[in-house]
Amino acid sequence: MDPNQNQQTFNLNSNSNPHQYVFNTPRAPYQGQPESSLQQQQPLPQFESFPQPQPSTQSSLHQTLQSNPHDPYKNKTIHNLPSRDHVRSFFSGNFIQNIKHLDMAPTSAVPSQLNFITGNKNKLAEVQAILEGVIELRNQNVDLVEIQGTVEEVTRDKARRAAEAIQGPVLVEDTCLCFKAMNDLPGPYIKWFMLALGPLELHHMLDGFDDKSAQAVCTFAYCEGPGHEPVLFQGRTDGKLVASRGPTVFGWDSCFEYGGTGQTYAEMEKSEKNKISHRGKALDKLKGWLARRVDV
Ligand SMILES: O=P(O)(O)OP(=O)(O)OP(=O)(O)OC[C@H]1O[C@@H](n2cnc3c(O)ncnc32)[C@H](O)[C@@H]1O
Ligand SMILES: [Mg+2]
Repeated sequence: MDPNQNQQTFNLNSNSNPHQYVFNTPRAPYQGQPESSLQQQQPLPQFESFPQPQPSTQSSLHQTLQSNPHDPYKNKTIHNLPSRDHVRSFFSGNFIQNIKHLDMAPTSAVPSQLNFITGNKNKLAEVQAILEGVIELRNQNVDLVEIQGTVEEVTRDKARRAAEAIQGPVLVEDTCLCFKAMNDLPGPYIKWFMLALGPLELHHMLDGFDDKSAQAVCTFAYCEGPGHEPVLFQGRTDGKLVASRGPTVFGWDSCFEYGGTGQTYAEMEKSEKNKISHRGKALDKLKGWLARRVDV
């Protein structure tokens, strides 16, 4: 057997679950890769925007489905490859019930009307404009708790909470603004700096630094429903933090000077911003993925 692939196949031939499952146990958790331990056979490509897993030198096989100790999903964590007894009990009479306690990769078609969960009207308008003709978006403003962590962790968690809240498929997005001089902070916490400082004062955050370079990062997550593993799509655009120029309608648009044109996002036409923006790039990846999956 391939030393990097630890795989067992199980056939379930009951009427309620006539699928074959592959039990994958990657050698170590890795960022941006599927964390589910159960996938239906012929798994779909899941993390189109992230690198492929690197084989780990770690000898013990383990898999982390969720690592935040304060998270309601913490019980889904498998730290080590289960013992023989553990496996036997897992696949005993409670097998179907046990499956429900693991995050599963998306397996169904994406509905042609998709719930985009956001409370940000400007975000919504951009996403609707970029996805026009690709998929119909419905918006629900659900007040979602946002955890602390990397943007991938924050977005994944947001998607799981949103899917739980509406009990169905969801699209969510989280936006970061990262300052190189601050080792990528404030990142996912930019919202709180925006609320405290506003677009006219934000640039003062880098007053003590020569390096004003910044990166806008947008991460979308699609989650098929409660208990399913979110799929991520990420886009990044380089620029600089500058004193506000242009309309202060949308977040830090007037403080982010796009490297390509020297204009702030706020000085650009919306359609021009969408072509080069962090959000536009992430949605290009999502569009490619949806093209093969939307339920028409
Ligand atoms: O309900 P959600 O989707 O979470 O909406 P939000 O406004 O809370 O958004 P985030 O959590 O992603 O926080 C990102 C912050 O960055 C701002 N922002 C997001 N996208 C932006 C963009 O393209 N240009 C400028 N500011 C943006 C946004 O207004 C927030 O202050
Ligand atoms: Mg938010």
